[in-house]
Amino acid sequence: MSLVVEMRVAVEAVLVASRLCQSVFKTLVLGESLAKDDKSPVTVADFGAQAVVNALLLKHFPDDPIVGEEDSKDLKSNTALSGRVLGLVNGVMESKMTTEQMFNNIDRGNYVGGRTGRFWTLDPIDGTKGFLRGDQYAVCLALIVDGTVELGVLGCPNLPHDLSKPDGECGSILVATRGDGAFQRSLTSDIMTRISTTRVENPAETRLCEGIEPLHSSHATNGQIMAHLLQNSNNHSPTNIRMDSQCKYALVARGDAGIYLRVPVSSTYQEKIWDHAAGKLIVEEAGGRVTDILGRELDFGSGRTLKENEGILATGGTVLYDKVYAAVKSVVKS
Ligand SMILES: Nc1ncnc2c1ncn2[C@@H]1O[C@H](COP(=O)(O)O)[C@@H](OP(=O)(O)O)[C@H]1O
Ligand SMILES: [Mg+2]
Ligand SMILES: [Mg+2]
Ligand SMILES: [Mg+2]
Repeated sequence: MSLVVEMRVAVEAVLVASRLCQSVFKTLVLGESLAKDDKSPVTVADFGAQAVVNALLLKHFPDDPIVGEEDSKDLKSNTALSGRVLGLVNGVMESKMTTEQMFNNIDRGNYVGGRTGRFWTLDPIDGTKGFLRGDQYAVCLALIVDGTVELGVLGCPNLPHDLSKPDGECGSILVATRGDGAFQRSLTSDIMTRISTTRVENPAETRLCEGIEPLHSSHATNGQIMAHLLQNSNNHSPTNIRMDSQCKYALVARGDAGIYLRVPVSSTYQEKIWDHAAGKLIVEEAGGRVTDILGRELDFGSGRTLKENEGILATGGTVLYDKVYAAVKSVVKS
């Protein structure tokens, strides 16, 4: 399946949304974020980024439905905030929209997903908590066809090009289409470079990355899994990288980390498809393997959530995967 046009449009949409997020962060004032029903934060940038990506997808692919994280419900009842979002959106879009069109664009993300047909899934800002802190976040867009992720784009505006130089140049876009490998470019140049996961097979020679939020995944279990993996190793275990958002998948895809573990804390939370679709394809196309912590393939055809799966296990290469999976199995009694 040729997805050349889809890739070009998706990269452009993620770039425009990333620029919007960057401009918001410079000017974000107190009161420009809301708490959603589940108490998680959403900012003017989340709404704005969803409006611009959905508008660009509508323009180029009017028949494609979208599974997006946000909806306009809370924005509609807050005139000051919706005015601010409209200003941001029209600041980056060539064709300007009205408030009503902006609400409609945001709400085009209300598709239910499913096993058949083609649809996009969008997380306008993944890691909103990281975004608010000035840390890592990602604009995440993927195309799913008959339950399979065919195209993934991650915009990581704050991700250092070189992780060992955190104060150096930042901002990467990672892209993959299924079967064609994974690539990255900077936010400012369209030169794409191929990326690949680590070739290291010994867990002691690589690093684990995990989320920052302790309620999203268990740091303690990760500690036990790593201790199990390193029990016969003389090497010092390198420090874990804690980071918000799908930037963790970017780290595995680029070989900065060998392992990403997301062991659930809550037995009722269902992972969302927009939190994993792009990252999973990019890691696999870079040479890695991504499943849930029970070793099952991620099922992107079961609706808006990964309800058939539990947690995430992503590694570079299959030898490393087998070792980490065996450790997970002996530590995690499901
Ligand atoms: N109880 C929970 N368990 C796992 N993930 C959760 C969670 N509550 C929220 N999340 C998801 O965790 C994502 C951030 O991931 P991470 O912790 O790796 O940075 C959030 O994305 P948003 O920031 O887009 O809302 C949200 O969808
Ligand atoms: Mg959110
Ligand atoms: Mg998210
Ligand atoms: Mg989000």
